Amino acid sequence: MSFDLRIKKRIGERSIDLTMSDSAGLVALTGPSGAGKTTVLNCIAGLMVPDDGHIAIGGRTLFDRASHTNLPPEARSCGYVFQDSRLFPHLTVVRNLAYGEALASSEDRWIDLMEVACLLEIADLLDRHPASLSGGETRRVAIGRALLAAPRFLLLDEPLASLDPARGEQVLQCVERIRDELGLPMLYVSHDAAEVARLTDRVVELPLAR
Ligand SMILES: Nc1ncnc2c1ncn2[C@@H]1O[C@H](COP(=O)(O)OP(=O)(O)OP(=O)(O)O)[C@@H](O)[C@H]1O
Repeated sequence: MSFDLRIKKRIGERSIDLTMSDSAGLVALTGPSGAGKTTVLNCIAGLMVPDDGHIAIGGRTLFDRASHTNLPPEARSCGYVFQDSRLFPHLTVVRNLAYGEALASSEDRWIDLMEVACLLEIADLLDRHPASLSGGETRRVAIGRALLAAPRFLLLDEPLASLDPARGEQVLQCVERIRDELGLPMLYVSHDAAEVARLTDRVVELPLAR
């Protein structure tokens, strides 16, 4: 699985210009605040359209300006863990997870709900509502929901942001398990050099450009 990206996007005052080609399982995307990291993830997920460039992952073209290719988000097989998790507050954990699972057709599914619950150590939380979860538990449920939608790759936007070290460690261990046990390709956004160094030696820096 490889990331082959060339994304040009003008947003507000900012010009984003990223070119990367990498076949590593986990690639970190770093850079100063406002450089456009979330915008890059949004373009890959199909939530924003680049002004120019191409996005191919695992040899599958998701966007290509030259050939007018622009797959809709639901056709991209992309798991996206948002910075703010975005769990449904009115649904229990198990129903949040089931929501993700229902997005995948039965033939595309490669992991089931209890496997995800064990992998991410959230089996004890299934009957709880998001409001009662800690920050780290919330992130792990959000990762679980993304995995259950049968993605071919995962986008993680600062999954440790605003977690204390102990909660952050739990989430980090889950990411390592996904990397090592599932082998799912990931693009991992983080500001934290130590966190990135622990996860991967493949680091792409997005500069702050006008
Ligand atoms: N809807 C918008 N309209 C105008 N400017 C925007 C909009 N969304 C984002 N921006 C600007 O685009 C730039 C890139 O934002 P983005 O959130 O992608 O950066 P980031 O690198 O993820 O930042 P952070 O590390 O702080 O999360 C920022 O300067 C931001 O203010």
